[in-house]
Amino acid sequence: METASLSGVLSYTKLPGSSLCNSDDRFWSSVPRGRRIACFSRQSSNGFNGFHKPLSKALVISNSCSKTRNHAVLKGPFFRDDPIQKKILNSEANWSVGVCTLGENVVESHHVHVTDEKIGVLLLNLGGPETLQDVQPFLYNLFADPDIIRLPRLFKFLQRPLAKLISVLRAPKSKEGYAAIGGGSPLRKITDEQANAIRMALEAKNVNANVYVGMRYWYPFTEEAIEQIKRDRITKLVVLPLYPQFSISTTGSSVRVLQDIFREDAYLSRLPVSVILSWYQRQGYISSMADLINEELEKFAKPEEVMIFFSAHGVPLSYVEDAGDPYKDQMEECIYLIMQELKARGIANDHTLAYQSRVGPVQWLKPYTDEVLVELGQKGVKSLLAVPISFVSEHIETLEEIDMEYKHLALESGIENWGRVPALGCTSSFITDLADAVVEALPSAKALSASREDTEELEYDPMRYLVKLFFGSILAFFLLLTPSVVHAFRNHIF
Ligand SMILES: C=CC1=C(C)c2cc3[nH]c(cc4nc(cc5[nH]c(cc1n2)c(C)c5CCC(=O)O)C(CCC(=O)O)=C4C)c(C)c3C=C
Ligand SMILES: [Fe+2]
Repeated sequence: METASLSGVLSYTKLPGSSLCNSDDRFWSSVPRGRRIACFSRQSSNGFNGFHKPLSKALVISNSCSKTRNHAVLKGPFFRDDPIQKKILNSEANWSVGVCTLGENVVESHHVHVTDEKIGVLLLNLGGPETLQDVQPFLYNLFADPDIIRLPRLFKFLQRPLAKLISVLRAPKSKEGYAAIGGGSPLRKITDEQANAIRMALEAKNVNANVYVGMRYWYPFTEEAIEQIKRDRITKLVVLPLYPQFSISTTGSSVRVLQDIFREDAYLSRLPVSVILSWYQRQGYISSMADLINEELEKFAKPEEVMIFFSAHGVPLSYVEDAGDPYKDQMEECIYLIMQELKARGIANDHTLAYQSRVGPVQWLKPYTDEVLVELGQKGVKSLLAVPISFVSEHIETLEEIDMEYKHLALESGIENWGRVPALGCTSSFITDLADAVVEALPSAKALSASREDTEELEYDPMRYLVKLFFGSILAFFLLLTPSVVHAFRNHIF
């Protein structure tokens, strides 16, 4: 018979007066971890007490007992084609499962091997609106994120009304951008392709894994991916944010959401997880970037005269200066490493770094991309290769902001030859490197957070919340409708 290495959690409730063999508390507490047992299901029998068709043998990973409910975590092998076993594994219901120890001769079978892992890889990304109708609600989700608009504690209650106002103000400008790139963000499609490519790269390394996509601000939301991970009974998870460099506003925000979800859930809070917080220093990523830059340089008539212009997504200056966001340092180191790699290949072009896509009435990381482009044109730079550096798929800020707005500005400013490095997407050396990163992260997986059961209940007073929301909305309304603030959110540049 074909065998499969599945894992499952079998729960059973002890029925009063049941005569299930060895299914009492004493039995469970005496079963040592690592002991092989045989499982029987009462549901597979014809009569109430007339079990027992053996379903499989399993390894006891852990068990716990209480007066009313016993719980054992058992691991495969299970027979893949057996519908009853599948049902047990997929079922949330309590099954009456009797167990008894059996002699080695019954338990052992040479063609069955035990692997005790079902690996999951969760790719985290930003998400983007798929249609123009999605733009405003997408922006609402983005601005409602306390890691995107960081309000002082006292003003936290303003987060949602502010998000509503800013998203409505910003939507027309954003819609123009998405309309210019075909009516929606390509992020979901590209991230799905990357997920599939990583799954196949892992398979080529003999690692069978399910790869999930969890977006922060649009579908498929991280919460949906986590639900699927639970349904699939994943036993070890690697979390891989698709941002090479760490920022509080990107990886930080996504990981915070994960921690919140995991804390609420008994299964997730115990799931071994490894989170890769940044990976810009990986040689595979650096050399893949260098390959792409090299290829694009070759397209210029005089490659050695081209200015390599790294354009990173900006963050407000306060993130770096007040909140200690390592984003700027990591970005600079990343660019240093790429330039070193190019140098090692005999490419010694001039290069520069600037930050794009600022929004709102605060100072962002400088220098700003638009200002530097104008300066370079004025200084007489004639050939320029733009390199988007903070993201690994094409999106609105590469396809619209760089390819349209910045290209236009550069050509207007005196730059004659313009090129742009494509995002890494599914470049095979890059995907292989991400798969390596996953494999390397597996051994360090450990439980992410304590379960909410173990922590105190948070206080929640709905009346207080509503009062705050009401007065907050009024305050936000007056604050936001000052002309300069409105202008700042409506446009990238103000
Ligand atoms: C590393 C990448 C990114 C950082 C850092 C980042 C910070 C950040 N972004 C905003 C505001 C907006 N971002 C928007 C879109 C957007 N942002 C990133 C990446 C980073 N953001 C991407 C890849 C995208 C595009 C998604 C897509 O649809 O393809 C938008 C919406 C578009 C627009 O209106 O310009 C906003 C708004 C802030 C405020 C911020 C840091 C605090
Ligand atoms: Fe952004």
